[in-house]
Amino acid sequence: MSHVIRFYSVTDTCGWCSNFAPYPIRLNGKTWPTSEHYFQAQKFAAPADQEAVRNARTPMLAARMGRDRKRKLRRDWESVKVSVMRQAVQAKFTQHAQLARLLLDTGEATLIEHTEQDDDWGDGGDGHGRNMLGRILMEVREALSQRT
Ligand SMILES: Nc1nc(O)c(N)c(N[C@@H]2O[C@H](COP(=O)(O)O)[C@@H](O)[C@H]2O)n1
Repeated sequence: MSHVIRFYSVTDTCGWCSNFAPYPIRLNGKTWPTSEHYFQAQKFAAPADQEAVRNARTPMLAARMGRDRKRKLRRDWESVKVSVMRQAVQAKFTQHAQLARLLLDTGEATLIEHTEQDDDWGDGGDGHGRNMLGRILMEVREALSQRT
């Protein structure tokens, strides 16, 4: 049976799986300090709102800004959010060769974002969550393994 890797904080083992890990990505003609900055900024249609999130000092601040409903959430967010996350995670692992290697080195392990804080991207703490970030990471790993 393959093993399970649980990640959450950037300082944990496999913290590089987190979108908060400090690996800039280039997407839509711009550089985003982390995949979290990119993901959170895409919640907004207004270029000024996107830019404000891109310029956030930390990924946690970017997440707070993305979750703050004082800014207007784009109408189609629920239907596009998984593909936005896929785009961000793909960019992170194709633009950083060392991360691609680390991800491939996880082999067949099941990757799980383990947190009570999130039952959509994470496992909800007790496994009831959808673990969408873990699933996307495994999809990206599979795609990378086909290329090598
Ligand atoms: N560090 C951290 N803190 C939280 O409270 C979280 N929910 C997560 N999970 C990550 O948050 C991003 C999704 O945010 P939204 O809830 O959709 O705004 C995504 O990167 C999850 O992996 N991480």
